[in-house]
Amino acid sequence: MPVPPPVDRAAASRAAVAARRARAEVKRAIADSTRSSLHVLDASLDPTNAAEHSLRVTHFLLSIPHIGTTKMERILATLAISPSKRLGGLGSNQRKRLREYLSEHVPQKPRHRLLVLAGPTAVGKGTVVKYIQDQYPEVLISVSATTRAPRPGEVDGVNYLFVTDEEFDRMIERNELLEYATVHGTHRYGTPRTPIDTALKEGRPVMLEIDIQGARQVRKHMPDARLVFLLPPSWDELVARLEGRGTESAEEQARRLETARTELAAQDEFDDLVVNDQVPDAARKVVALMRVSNQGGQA
Ligand SMILES: Nc1nc2c(ncn2[C@@H]2O[C@H](COP(=O)(O)OP(=O)(O)O)[C@@H](O)[C@H]2O)c(=O)[nH]1
Ligand SMILES: Nc1ncnc2c1ncn2[C@@H]1O[C@H](COP(=O)(O)OP(=O)(O)O)[C@@H](O)[C@H]1O
Repeated sequence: MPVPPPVDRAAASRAAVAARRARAEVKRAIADSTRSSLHVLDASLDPTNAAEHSLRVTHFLLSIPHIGTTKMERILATLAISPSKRLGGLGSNQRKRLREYLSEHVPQKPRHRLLVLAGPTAVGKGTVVKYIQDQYPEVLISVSATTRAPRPGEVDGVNYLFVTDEEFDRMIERNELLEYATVHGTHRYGTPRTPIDTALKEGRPVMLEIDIQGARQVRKHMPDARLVFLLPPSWDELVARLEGRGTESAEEQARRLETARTELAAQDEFDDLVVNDQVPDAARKVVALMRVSNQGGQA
């Protein structure tokens, strides 16, 4: 008879306890409405989100305020979902029906006022952000740390925090960065965490202008953040803006356009697409997504 592999019972029981705790935490978060039920449902698609993925659909529904056993049973019957299902095991149609039900019937917690703006090189991110900074001063624009050298006219602490490689390493070690990435295969860029946490606690809208790798990390750590992708009116216009800016060599332009193709292909991952045709229009659309009133900006 084949010998079964040894079972590490202590480890298995520790894992079971950890999984139970994680599930309890998800349920408590929904009940306290610190996370919306839609976000938990969406997170459950990814098996690495073990707590959400393994949460029973019955426990999930019961965690939502004002849903008791009778209502829960009625919802499951209406949506044709078996009570034994776990969120991660829902079929795509069941998931769709449950999502629609939640959107229509369950009040969702308003999202963080944290907006991530990404988009291909030279689409006009910097220009739109500058416009927002001038016209909508209530929005905190995050100042990133970078290992690249300042360009003429750039001021340390205003455009970027210009740091050495060693300083950047230290920021990572001390967990001071919300996200970081190597961009265009050369320098590292990262978002300092503290100013963002402080502003969000004060109810201030916050905007990050970062690359797509960074946007993905923010989504993972702060699922309530709104991810916005800035699009050029056309590919030719993008090329014209990059050439017109004239800040990169032909070789660097080619490399950036290569990255731009990959980035444009990722636009479906974003919550909203905004075309940067006219800067004030694009800025207004972006700010509206943070539900910020216009204080003196052009409407
Ligand atoms: N992940 C990440 N990307 C950043 C951050 N700050 C800037 N970037 C991105 O780095 C890229 C290069 O920025 P920069 O050197 O200023 O050149 P640009 O192409 O003229 O904007 C842009 O795509 C920015 O969105 C950050 O804190 N994190
Ligand atoms: N809506 C727009 N229409 C025309 N030109 C624009 C527009 N937005 C930005 N630009 C120009 O395009 C170039 C690239 O803009 P920039 O803000 O530096 O892009 P990014 O930060 O995305 O790399 C700049 O020369 C800028 O003046």
